[in-house]
Formats: sequence, structure tokens, C-alpha cells
Amino acid sequence: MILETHNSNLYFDGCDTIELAKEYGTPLFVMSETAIVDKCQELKKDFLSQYENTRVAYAAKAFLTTALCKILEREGFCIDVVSGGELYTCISAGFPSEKIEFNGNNKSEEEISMAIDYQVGRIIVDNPADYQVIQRIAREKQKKARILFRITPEIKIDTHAHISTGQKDSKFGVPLNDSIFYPLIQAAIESEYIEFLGFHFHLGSQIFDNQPYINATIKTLDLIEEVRKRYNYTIQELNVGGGFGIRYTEGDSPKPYSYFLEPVMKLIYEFFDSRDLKRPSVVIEPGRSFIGESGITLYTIGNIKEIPDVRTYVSVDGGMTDNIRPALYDAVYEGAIANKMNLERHKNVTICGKCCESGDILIKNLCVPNVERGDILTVFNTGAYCFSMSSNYNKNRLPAVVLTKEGKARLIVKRQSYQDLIERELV
Ligand SMILES: Cc1ncc(COP(=O)(O)O)c(C=O)c1O
Ligand SMILES: N[C@@H](CCCC[NH3+])C(=O)O
Repeated sequence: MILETHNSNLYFDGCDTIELAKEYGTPLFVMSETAIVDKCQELKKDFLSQYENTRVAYAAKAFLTTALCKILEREGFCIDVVSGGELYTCISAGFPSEKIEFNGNNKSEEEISMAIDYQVGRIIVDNPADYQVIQRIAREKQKKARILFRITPEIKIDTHAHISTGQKDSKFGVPLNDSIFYPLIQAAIESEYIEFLGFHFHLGSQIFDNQPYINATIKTLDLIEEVRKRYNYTIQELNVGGGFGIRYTEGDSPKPYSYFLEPVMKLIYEFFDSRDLKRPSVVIEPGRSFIGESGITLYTIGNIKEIPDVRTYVSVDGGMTDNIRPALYDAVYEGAIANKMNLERHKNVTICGKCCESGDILIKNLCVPNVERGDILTVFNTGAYCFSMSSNYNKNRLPAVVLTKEGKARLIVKRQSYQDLIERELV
């Protein structure tokens, strides 16, 4: 059990969260190595060991640190990066470059050069212009770039519009218009500097239904068939992205990876087997589902303001600077007063941050026991897209991150200092 209560204190992965808050300060991200490794096991059981020639490329945008790179390397996973910064982090951590896959709708020339120089395993080409630059830089360097084309599968999903990517009107992916798509494929097949391996799609994030994956796979297999007919060329790899939903609140009912991937793999194998073709490699890119439930955030409660007959605002020492998701997507989180776990919860309050924004609300309605200044609030399941999207707004310092493992904790990211905040500034 990753969450337990002892003497009214919340324990996370065997560590007393109140002690963690004292030792490392707040706001504090606490990530459980135990939970991360369990997730690796789950992916191995449900996917990697079920099917040959499969890979998991963890979507680094959800959360990335050097320490995580080390865990992923040890577990044999790949990493999907989307920027020079993510790429640099992985390379600096000694992560094998051939296990890195580079996504992104507007990779800069510098980033593409880095990717080609480091010889990353895959570059996912996002659009025709991206292709032109990648092939030109590969030619200039006299190297061959191993690519997949990210397609826009034209599939709508049931999630927040801001995190939906597979619909036709999307900034991501190659449009499937014949006049755009096929010339691109032909160019890639013919280019000396490109090894065209296959297709990629990513539908969006926090998805609970497998039907969009099934529909997108069918659509991609149709394209594969058409490419075979037109160019006598069979792709070797298919990347079906990430997007698998997690549990933030009672209302979310996440499904196992197998629920999404079994029907997808069945379709792919049927297609290739029935044509007597070599089965392709299949890659997935989970971000949120890999890391989201492995992290919590700890805050110290400060001012409490009651507005009679309206609401009670309970302020914490962080906010939208360490979790922008409620403000950006109306994301809902659960939380608890970590030093009062045994007390009866009887009052609904609004948890707000310390930033100068009315939208800086972390939890709109949290039922708490008698809450006081100095109490420690924990917000659950903040492992994904909180630390990675954190900001210095109002010149707040970025929080520290600790990694726990069965009762032991170590600092993996230092809290920013005030000096850090002005380090890059010139007079
Ligand atoms: C290309 C790509 N792959 C993977 C992911 C990871 O998605 P998620 O964190 O929902 O699994 C994203 C983000 O949505 C993405 O854009
Ligand atoms: N940042 C988003 C997900 C975007 C996924 C990347 N395409 C979130 O917090 O839910």
C-alpha cells in the first residue's frame, strides 16, 4: 500500500509525509519509486511480455528528472521527448540515445540537429514542413534519420478540448488529405537520408474508452494498405501514442492497459498475418498513466478566510505555479489534511494558492476536519503535468522533489533559491 495512516499522519510509500514536509519544506513534490517500478511491472505484464517487438516510450513531458531517467533505463524503457531540453536531460543522465524518440510539431533546427547528432532512435515527423527540415539537416550531416510520420487520425475523443489532439482541426500530425499525405510518403520512401519506418498517432489525454484507439488503428491500417498498393512499401512500426486515463477522483474509472491494447494488437496482427507480412514493432507513449498516480504534493496551510454564507478559503504556500491543471483544464483533485487523517471531515472549503490570480484555486470543494494554519495539505495524484508545467509566476520558487522508496526518501530536485530566480538576469 502506497498510502497509509499512522498516528493520524499520512504515510506515503512508507514515509511520514509530515516529516518530509519538515525536512524538505513545502510545497514539495513526493514521487514514489515503488509505485513507478510497479507501473513498469504492470506495463511489462500487460503489454511488453504479451507481444514480441513492443516498446514503451515514456512521455517525458509528464514529468522528467535525471533520477527518473535512471529508473527508466534500468527497467529497459524508452523515452519520448519533445524538446531540446528534454533530450538534453536524458542524454546528460546517460540514457541511451537509441532509446529516445523525438516528437513535436515545431522542432527547431537546433533541436533536429541535436537529435540527429545524438542519433536518437526515432524522429516522429509531425507535418510536411517538419519533414523538409529533418531531411535537409540529415542530408547536410550525411546521416540517415529514422522516422515515423505522425498522422492526424481525425478521431474525436471525450476529454477536455485542450488535451484532445487527434481531431482533424489539430496542430498535431500530417493531415490525411491525399494531396498532402501521399507526396510526403513518396518523398520519404525515395530519400537517401530518411529511413521511413511507419506511422504514429496520439489521440489526446485522459481517455477511458478504447473505441477511439480501435478506430484510429483501423484508419492507420487502411493507410498502410494504401501505401502498400501505391508504393509496394510495407511499414515496420506503429506507434499508438499515450492518453490512457487515470483516477483523479471517485468519478474516474481507469482501465488496465490491456483493455486498450488487446483490441489494437489484435487488429494489427490480423492485418499483417492475413497478408503474410512481418508483424511490425508496436510502441506506446504513456505519460500520465505511467507517472500520475506515483506522486503527491505537500503544502503548508497559511491564511484561512471565512466569508460568512459564501465560502471558506484555505490558502496554501503553492498553487497554480506548481499545479496549473485546475486553472487550465478545470482539473479536479482530491486532497487531505495529512496531519489530521483520523479526524472527522465535516466542513467544505476551497483550497487556493498564493498567486495573484482569482483562478488560482487548487480544489474547489474539499471536505476537511478542523483546519488550522500550519497544517499540511496533501493533494493526491499530482505526479503528471504538475512539476513539469510548474512556473515562476510571481517569482515563486519551483518546489523541490523527493523520491521515496519503502520508507526512505532522497532529494532528486533541489528547491529553487531566490538567487536562482535572478541568476540569468542582466542589468
Ligand atoms: C505525442 C504524445 N505522446 C504521448 C503523450 C502522453 O499522453 P498521456 O500523458 O496522456 O499518456 C502526449 C501528450 O498528450 C503526446 O502528445
Ligand atoms: N498537460 C496536459 C496534457 C497534455 C498532454 C500532451 N499532449 C495535462 O496536464 O493534462
